[in-house]
Amino acid sequence: AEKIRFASSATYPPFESLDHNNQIVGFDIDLAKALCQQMKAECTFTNNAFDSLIPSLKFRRYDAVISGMDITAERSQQVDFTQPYYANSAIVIAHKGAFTDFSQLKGKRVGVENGTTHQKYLLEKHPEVIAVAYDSYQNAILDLKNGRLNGVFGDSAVVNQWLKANDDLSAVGEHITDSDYFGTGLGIAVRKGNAPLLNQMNKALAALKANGQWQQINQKWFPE
Ligand SMILES: NC(=[NH2+])NCCC[C@H](N)C(=O)O
Repeated sequence: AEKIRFASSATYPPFESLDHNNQIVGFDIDLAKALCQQMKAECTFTNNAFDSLIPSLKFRRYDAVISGMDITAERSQQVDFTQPYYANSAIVIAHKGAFTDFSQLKGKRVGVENGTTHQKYLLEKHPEVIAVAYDSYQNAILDLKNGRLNGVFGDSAVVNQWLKANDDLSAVGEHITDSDYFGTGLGIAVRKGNAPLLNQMNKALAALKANGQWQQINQKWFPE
């Protein structure tokens, strides 16, 4: 069977994280496994820092990246993306009652993961906010809890899970959907010009949406 090497940054439950046995699990992993089954391919997964995923993909250390990654125009100059497999937006969270609106974050410390659209958005669109870079969102959340940060900025689907698990935290202001950064959806990245793999994946994605498997995986990781 064809072998497809996937890479992911397992710091982002429910999209991807490490379980108690150090196995990489999550929505993206189940989706990739279902895609591989559909494509009759053999898949492997490796865990890498988020900001190294695109450079290492270009370097051929693996064949595809599935990592809760937003499809953006800028990234599309470096890699090719599948059709979106998940719709998304972004939002800041903070301690309950600390802020009611994004504008109040001026001069405040907001945690982001290195290499993410969230980091880029704050640096480019809101230089008045202090963007503090982390190697993982998990460490940013810890620092928010112990008071070293005023907020954390992440994807709404992920942030919602943090809120469910921490009732001392809440969302600040509205969801952000600036389409230069977020809002086009999450996609799987392959090397530029790898049309055979891209087409295969797009076909398999469409098949999983049509046969209900995508919905099942969605229900498993994002129960209502
Ligand atoms: N697996 C992760 N840690 N993913 C972070 C993704 C953050 C954001 N959606 C981006 O594309 O930049």
